[in-house]
Parts: sequence; structure tokens; C-alpha cells
Amino acid sequence: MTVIVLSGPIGAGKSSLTSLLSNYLGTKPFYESVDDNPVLPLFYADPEKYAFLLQVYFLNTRFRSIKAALSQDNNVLDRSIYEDALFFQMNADIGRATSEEVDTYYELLNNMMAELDRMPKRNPDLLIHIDVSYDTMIKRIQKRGRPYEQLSYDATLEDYYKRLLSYYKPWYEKYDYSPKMVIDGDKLDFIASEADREIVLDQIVDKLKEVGKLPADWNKPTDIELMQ
Ligand SMILES: Nc1ncnc2c1ncn2[C@@H]1O[C@H](COP(=O)(O)OP(=O)(O)OP(=O)(O)O)[C@@H](O)[C@H]1O
Ligand SMILES: Nc1nc(=O)c2ncn([C@H]3C[C@H](O)[C@@H](CO)O3)c2[nH]1
Repeated sequence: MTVIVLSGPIGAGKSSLTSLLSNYLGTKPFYESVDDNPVLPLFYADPEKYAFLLQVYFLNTRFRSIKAALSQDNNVLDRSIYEDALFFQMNADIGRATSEEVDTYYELLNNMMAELDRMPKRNPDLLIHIDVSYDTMIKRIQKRGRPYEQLSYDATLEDYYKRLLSYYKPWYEKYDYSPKMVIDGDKLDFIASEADREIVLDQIVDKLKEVGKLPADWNKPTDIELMQ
């Protein structure tokens, strides 16, 4: 049984790959709460005021998801608790958190991670990081069309998104909770191209085999459904 966590910038394709992969492997998907997240629009309207609240909201939902995922041991998560501090630290670095909020956040996060350390299954089996350039990221954000994420809503989002991207490389290098791999999200269009879809799924299956986590009873499906 496997627990796979995905990572990557906004619009990289994590939700899309989560649905594809969970169908392909016959596992359960866990999606990040976005459209039902009441704090997200508040954050984009007034980031200084809502950065801490939004982070606590995400941290709480991510803690719930990773605990359920590790307990059930047969899942794909479209973003996980391991990425939470990347967002918070980046927002803190641009002055959107007081030092008391920073201290409280890290204390809470450390408490949660210590809880995970006490679980029978403590870590995921694989991290799949989707790497995208700024151009791809912005195209996908436009394609998906959430109003408050558009540059036309707030021109300063360009800097925010570029800064966010710059935090991912060091984060990925440091991540050591499980084996990891990168998917080239600029080159491989696993939505529109069936050939690219095959390549991405083959890469993931090969990696799962390499780390001894491809379930022995798994059979390659003949028909890959995209549940979008
Ligand atoms: N490889 C791809 N090729 C082309 N379009 C894609 C690809 N992956 C995702 N998309 C499209 O880009 C948009 C964003 O994708 P998705 O919602 O999966 O991203 P995400 O990484 O989950 O984003 P977020 O971080 O905001 O939750 C969607 O409209 C999706 O159809
Ligand atoms: N500030 C902040 N912290 C997070 O942990 C976080 N996780 C996701 N997001 C934002 C990015 C997309 O708009 C949208 C969907 O990913 O939610 C976050 N924003």
C-alpha cells in the first residue's frame, strides 16, 4: 500500500495529477480545500491581515488529511503538510506575520509533526514534485480562472508568484520524509496529450517499483479516466 504526496506551485497540476494517479493506481484522492475555503478570498483581498489565519486554516486541514492518509495507507494527496511552512515562511519573509505569529505557527507545526511521528506509519512513501516555470504557472492560473488569483485582480501577484517559485528548489532539496521525484510540468502536458500522460504515469510507476512500493497486485489499467 502507498501514500503519495504531490507538491508544486499554484496551478502546477497537482489536483489534476492526483485524480489521474488515484484512478490509475486504484487509491483514494485527498484534495486541498480551495473552493470551499472561506479564508482564501479574504487573504487575496487583504494578505497582511489574513496570512496567519489562512495558514492556520490550511495547516489544520492538511494535518487532518495526512493523518487520515497515513492511517488508511492507500492515497494520493494533492498538497500536504510538508509544504505548509514553505508558504508561511514566504509570507512571513515579506512582512505578513508578526514575530509572535511566526513563533506560534512553528510551535503548532512542530507539535503536529511530533504527533505524526507517533503514528504506526509515520511518513509517505513518495513525494512527486511538479516543476513549472513562471510562464506555465500563470497560464494555468488563467486557464483555471479563479478571480482572486489573476494578475488583473492584483498586479503585485506577479512578484508573489515569482517569489513563491523561488522557494521550491531549496524546499525540494531539503525534503527528506520519503523518496522523491520531479515531473517536468512545462514539457509534459498530461491533460491534453495521451502520450505525455503515459510518460508521466510510467515515470511514477518506475519510481514506485524502484522504492519497492508498487502494490504487488496492481495491474496497469487499459483505460485511463481523467476525473476533472
Ligand atoms: N499538465 C497540464 N497541462 C495542461 N494543463 C494543465 C496541466 N495540469 C493542469 N492543467 C490545467 O491547469 C489548471 C490548474 O491545474 P490544477 O488545478 O490541477 O493545479 P494545482 O496544482 O492543483 O493548483 P493549486 O495549487 O492552485 O491547487 C487547470 O485548469 C488544469 O486543467
Ligand atoms: N498563503 C497560503 N498558504 C498556503 O499554505 C497555501 N496553500 C495554498 N494556497 C493558495 C494558493 C492558491 O491560490 C490556492 C490553491 O492552492 O490556495 C496557500 N496560500
